[in-house]
Amino acid sequence: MMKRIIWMISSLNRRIMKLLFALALIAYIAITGGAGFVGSHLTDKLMMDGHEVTVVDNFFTGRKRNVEHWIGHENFELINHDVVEPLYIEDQIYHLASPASPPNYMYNPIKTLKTNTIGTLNMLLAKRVGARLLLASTSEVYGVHPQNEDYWGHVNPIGPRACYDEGKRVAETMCYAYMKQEGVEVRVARIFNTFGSRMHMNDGRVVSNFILQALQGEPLTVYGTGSQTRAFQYVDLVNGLVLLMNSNISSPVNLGNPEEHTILEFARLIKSLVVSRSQIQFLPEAQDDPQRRRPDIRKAKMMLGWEPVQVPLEEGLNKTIQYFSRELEHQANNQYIPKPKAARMKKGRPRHN
Ligand SMILES: O=C(O)[C@H]1O[C@H](OP(=O)(O)OP(=O)(O)OC[C@H]2O[C@@H](n3ccc(=O)[nH]c3=O)[C@H](O)[C@@H]2O)[C@H](O)[C@@H](O)[C@@H]1O
Repeated sequence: MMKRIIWMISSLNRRIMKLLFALALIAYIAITGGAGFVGSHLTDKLMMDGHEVTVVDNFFTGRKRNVEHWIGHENFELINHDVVEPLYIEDQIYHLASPASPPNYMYNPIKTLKTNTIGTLNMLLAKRVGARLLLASTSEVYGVHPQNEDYWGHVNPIGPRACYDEGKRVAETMCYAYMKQEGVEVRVARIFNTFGSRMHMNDGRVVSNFILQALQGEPLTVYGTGSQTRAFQYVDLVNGLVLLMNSNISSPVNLGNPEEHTILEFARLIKSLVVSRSQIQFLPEAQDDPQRRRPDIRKAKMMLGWEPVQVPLEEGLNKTIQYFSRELEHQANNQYIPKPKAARMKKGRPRHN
């Protein structure tokens, strides 16, 4: 009997200890842009890890559909808010809000600039609540090859991409100014080309364009000769964001997949995975299109123990192809079949949607 009582007490203790331990690890987290493509995957991860998550989104490129499965969960909150207006929130802020696809960010360059500048300033006011901020920056801050964190970049301040690349550059500057002057804890992730489910049908980036074109039997639109390169990572990138947020590394860290392909190779790969009879169509080169992009991820590997190995390229593409097939079915049932947005731009002319 006595043994049984001791066993019951110690098992109860273990449970209480577990509960207390779990409670101590729970963070109050805000994700700006949390209903977007990357943001919604990050929301899933943090919700699954048991945190309290507030998604902040103005639904310019984000969609409620991406996070609707969490609505009603006691740890989840969804706020329709534009970061250009202040908001005082939470222990940790993942600041992802910004259009990220070239046709989207060029559609309204002033809004892109405001989101990345005023929006970032507003989130840095987090100093008032002592929150730590992780900025989702971009490989576009580099402009040209090579891309290791020490390279300072070479971008065109008055070109069509400037609203995004300069916007992110100044966002990084703001983070470090607030860190030095006000003691705000900052983390900066320089994210390289990312793809996966929940990209918008009209996203306009190369992966969604090629997959939708291949699925619909339409020509795959290669801008320029297709010899420009990119290195694509699946959206399991979000594990890297969480590791970075919880590390003590305040300097910028590249997160990407170093496996580099030409865009033409990539078009052929998608065509073969979809088993599509689409042709490849060459269109004029986009203005200021970076010609080579491949991340140096030694820092992420060494300091975070992160590398994008969980979902290899072809497996990630197959998952994304399945996602877009379902999206096309969904749209067909809604009597509307969208076409990928014409994302190309003639040299010397602004790209509009
Ligand atoms: O992920 C990154 O590192 C950054 O770069 C991307 O910009 P970009 O690489 O130009 O993205 P895409 O629009 O997907 O273009 C990739 C390449 O494919 C080409 N492309 C794009 C679309 C298309 O239909 N055909 C085509 O050949 C583009 O000209 C470009 O050379 C994203 O816009 C940014 O969100 C991100 O910060």
